[in-house]
Parts: sequence; structure tokens; C-alpha cells
Amino acid sequence: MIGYLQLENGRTFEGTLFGKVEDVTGEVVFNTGMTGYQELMTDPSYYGQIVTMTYPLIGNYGINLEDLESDRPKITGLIVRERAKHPSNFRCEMDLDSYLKYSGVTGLEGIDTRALTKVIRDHGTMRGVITTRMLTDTQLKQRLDSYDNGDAVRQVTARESYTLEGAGVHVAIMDFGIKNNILRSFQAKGCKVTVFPATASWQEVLQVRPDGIFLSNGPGDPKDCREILENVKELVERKPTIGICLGHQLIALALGGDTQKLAFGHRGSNHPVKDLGRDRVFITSQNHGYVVKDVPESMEVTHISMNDGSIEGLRHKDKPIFTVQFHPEASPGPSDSDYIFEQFMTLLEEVEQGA
Ligand SMILES: NC(=O)CC[C@H](N)C(=O)O
Repeated sequence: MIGYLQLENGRTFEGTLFGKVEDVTGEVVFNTGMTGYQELMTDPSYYGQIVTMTYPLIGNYGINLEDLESDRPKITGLIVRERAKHPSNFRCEMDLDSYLKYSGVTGLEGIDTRALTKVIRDHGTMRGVITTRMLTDTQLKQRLDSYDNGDAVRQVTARESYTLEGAGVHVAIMDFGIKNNILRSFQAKGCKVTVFPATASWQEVLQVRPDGIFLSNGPGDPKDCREILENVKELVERKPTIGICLGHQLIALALGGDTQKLAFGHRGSNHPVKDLGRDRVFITSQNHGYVVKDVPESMEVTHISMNDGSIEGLRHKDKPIFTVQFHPEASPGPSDSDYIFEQFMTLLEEVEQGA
């Protein structure tokens, strides 16, 4: 069945629908990874977004149910140049189309994704609809105006707190839309983790007497997380804390810094980031549309993007707090920056010994 992508700026692309055939509205973003489509579709940070893959053939190794980053896809729509109809991989359990149908996500194939990516790169990320019939300008405007992703974190956070046992240090995790591989990364280091919904108060979190706090990745604009910010302010004062992506942005805001929206974001598996302390460049996995613009006075920059010079990591000058904008847990992407988890473990040990 024929389907259309209609963008906020009036550009229209025609293709063929797959997955669940339904009209959807979202923010249209592009991801440059050649692989990793199932991880990114299920990464809760993409909640409310229509993702276009720049790599032209998607679905060729199918879907397996082990590499999902959350219980189900969190994207609103998926746009590809060509959908692989005959996946081949020893771990493949179903094809992309069946998975999207099963989980109720709309796909659009046969799109000139290079042209679409150029539009987003030149004009910035914008809203769009995938639709079964062309909308008039007024209808399109109405649909786009009804799009609101302001409560994205609430939609994807855990409903209740839970604990995963481990013999090592105890990390309290604030789940703003956490990826499974972050939990796996902490477990691989032997940690016990207690995961809290984003709505948990700082008192509830401290009640489990954690050794450290982890602020997760998550969808949307960090400035929409007003109540969470109040909790973050209290937590960072009291415990060693690490923040990743949305967690990084929230710490910056909580300590008096500022964030802004990037023109078209960083989404892909090969973003070079310089660790200024180590004087080394790491290839990182990224997925963000916002960035820290003004660094809080109490913090300093530890990492920068080699692509656009934007801030990729911060450290507190006196307190045991540090943050990164990229994804050290990878999935998808290279695991070069797993050392960030090690660094947090070392920090917790140092605090423990100093206490
Ligand atoms: N992966 C993330 O945590 C993304 C953070 C935030 N939602 C952004 O787009 O910048």
C-alpha cells in the first residue's frame, strides 16, 4: 500500500507502507548506523520519533529477541530505502515487517533516504507524518500541532522500582527510559542495582542506601523534566553520581548550566569523541537531539565531539560527579567507551576509601 511522508516544511516523499499500516506523527530524525536497527528501535530515547536509516538496506539480519533494548519498539515510525525481505542470520527469529506488525509500529520503505537526510541536515530536525493518503496543508498543520512529546519520560519509565542482585557495589538507577545494556553493563561489573521510576523522590532513592547514583538516558527535552530536576539537585549533593545522555543534560541543568537543541542531532554508531584527559579519541554510539550549551561553574568539560566540537562529557570540580553525552553501553555500536563504567566503579571505591 502506498504511503507518504509529509514534512513540516511541505516536502513530501512517496513510498510503500509496511509494519502496522496507520497514520502516525512524530519528530523526523536520521540515524547513520549501518546496523543496530533493532537496538535503536527499542531504545526508549527515541520515543515519539520517526527514524530514517541512512544505510540503504535495513532488516537483512532480521530480528532476534535477545538484543532488544527494552520490552518493545519505542519509535513511532521507521523509514528505510529498502527493507530486506529475506533476512539471513543464525540468530534471526522474525523479519522486520513481522516485528513491526506484531508491535504496532508503522514503516515506510522505498524512500530516497539520502534526499530526506539532506533535507533534515539543511533545515534541521522537523515534525512529520506518515500517512496513507496525502493531507491538505490545513490537515497537516492540525496533525503536527497536536504532536506533543512533553511527557515522554513518564511514558517510558519503569512503573515500579525493582532490584537486580549482585555481590558488588549498590547503584541506584533513575530510569528515565533506560536501555537494557546499561543494566547488563552494571551487572557485568558485579553491581547490585535498584531501578527507580523517574517519579521517585530523592528520599525514596536514598532509603535503599546506595553507594552511588546513575541517571539514565531518556527521551525528549531535558527542560521538560522540571520535577525530576528538583530530585537530581538533591541527589547529586549527597551521593557519587554518573549521568548518561539525558542524565548528563539533567545534571548540567540542575547545577546551573543550560542546554539547547541541536540542528539535526547526533544519532549513529561512529561518532568520534575526544577524551581530553586521556588525549585519545574514542568511537562512540550516540542518540541525542539536545546538548549542554553552558557548563555549570562548578563543572569542567572532559569530552568533546570531533564532528562539531560540542560538549560530550563533564566532571564536577570538587564532588564525585561525572557525566557523558554519548552511550558507553553501546548497543548498537562499538564498546570502546565501556571504560566509563570502570571509571564510575573506581570513583565509588575512592569515595568509600576516603570515607
Ligand atoms: N539518549 C538520550 O538520553 C537522549 C537525551 C535527550 N532526549 C536528547 O535527545 O538529547
